[in-house]
Amino acid sequence: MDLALAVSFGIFIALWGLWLLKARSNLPPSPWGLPLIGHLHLLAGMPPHKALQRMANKYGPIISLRLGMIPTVVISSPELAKEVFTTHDLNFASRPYMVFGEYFSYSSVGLVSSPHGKLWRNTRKLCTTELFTAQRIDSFSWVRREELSRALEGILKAHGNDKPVEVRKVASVFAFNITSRIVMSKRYFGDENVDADAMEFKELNDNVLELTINPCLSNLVPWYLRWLDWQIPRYKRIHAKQDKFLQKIVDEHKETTRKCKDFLDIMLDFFGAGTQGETYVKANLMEMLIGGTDTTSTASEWLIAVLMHDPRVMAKLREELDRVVGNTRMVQESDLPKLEYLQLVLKETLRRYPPGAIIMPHISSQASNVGGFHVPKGTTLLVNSWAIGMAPAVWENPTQFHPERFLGSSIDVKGQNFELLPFGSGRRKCPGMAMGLRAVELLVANLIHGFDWSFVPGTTPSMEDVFRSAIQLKIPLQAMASPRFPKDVYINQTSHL
Ligand code: HEM
Repeated sequence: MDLALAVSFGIFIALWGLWLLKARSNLPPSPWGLPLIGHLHLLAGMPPHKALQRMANKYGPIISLRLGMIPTVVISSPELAKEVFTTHDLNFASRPYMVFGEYFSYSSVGLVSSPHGKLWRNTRKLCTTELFTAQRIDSFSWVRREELSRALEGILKAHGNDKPVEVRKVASVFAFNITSRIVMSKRYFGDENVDADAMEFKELNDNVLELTINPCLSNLVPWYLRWLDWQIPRYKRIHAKQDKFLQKIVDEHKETTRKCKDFLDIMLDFFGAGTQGETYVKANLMEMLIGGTDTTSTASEWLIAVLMHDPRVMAKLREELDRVVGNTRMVQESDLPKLEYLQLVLKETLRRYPPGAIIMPHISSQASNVGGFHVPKGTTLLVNSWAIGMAPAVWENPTQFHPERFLGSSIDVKGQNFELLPFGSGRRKCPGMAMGLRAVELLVANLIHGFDWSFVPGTTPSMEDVFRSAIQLKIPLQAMASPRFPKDVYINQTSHL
């Protein structure tokens, strides 16, 4: 009897071993890797979204890589993106370890970095019901209007001084101030009035982004080797400064009461004052400021750049603006839904230059079968949304900038059409999409309506991109802007909005 049991057990173990071996051997195709660094060398020398596209062209739309010691799967087709963001969405709803989360987001307790679980669910619910509703977004139109006024003033001033406009800077100040005013009722940047603390905080955030982008050891090794990361003292130094800034904001908030609660008040009520609650609040503040600024300003800069490089599209958009808005006022938020061509140009820009070219990493909580391949538990998932937007199998002449391709098409950017995923899809898709789009559309529509744009004499800036926190123009766009209307049209724009 004992023998029969032992034999059965042996057979069971053997079958299980065979099954495991088969599952393992059914991993997605993979290039040859090297010991320790895995496939990292294949990402050297070109931006990662392009290197991964090249691998996808050779090995297929699902590939298996080892980034350092971290098992990773990369998806580069709409079909497989649909599979991971629908059938397997729950399984991939968590985030892998990221230095960004550990050191700058208070051990990954903010909405962006937190693993899937109760804290993430509660924070996401709080954000979607209290910050990102259509009503809330509309209620802040006066903030966008004021920031737009300031941006226009700055551009007029640059014109008066015969100076070029630094488009990214204009868009970045606009986006940062909008986010900080909406989230915590505080404006930090202006033309003359630059808050020294805020400037330092912005620099710290830039440092954080730089650390996040550059491959750092901690992101590439399992937990037991992270202590080897020689940059840890630097992360800690930057975080200490960042924490001082964020704590000051929280303390100021606790000391003052507002007639109408802002999102920071709402978060303090929800998470509770005290060390733990305030830690959650600071993590979310930091993530909103970083998440809401760079993406929005990058998308705006790309739009202005593509329009300047494409006079046909620029003229068509200008014609629409003149027809819908006229030439006695600036563009109002209520005009935006009527600007159909602007919507096409926006979609085409987000297809061609999605700020989050590779969607923020997800991780599998269980083993699963994706596209017929075995994806083990604990695998990092990267979806190359840039490569999907550039796939000839999906888009006709994908390198061509052609907004009309969206005419009569129902494809939009909301995450249901997997050929166009600038905001991701599924549970972790961007909750700030509507807010970000409103800001981008308002800014770009007004810059194009209000000014004639030309390159700085003697220069034709390239459209080469670089992979930073977002894919950005390698050389920030500087351009000359001349007003199309008399000055009072710009000055009075607030009274029309
Ligand atoms: C054009 C502007 C924007 C673009 C292109 C963009 C893009 C993205 C992308 C690709 C993701 C990752 C989705 C995923 O992991 O599957 C994301 C996540 C996120 N975005 Fe945005 N975003 C923009 C604006 C904003 C704004 C204005 C805010 C807030 C003020 C914001 C807040 C967030 C947050 C909190 C997450 C994390 C959601 C989660 O993990 O549950 N984003 N965004």
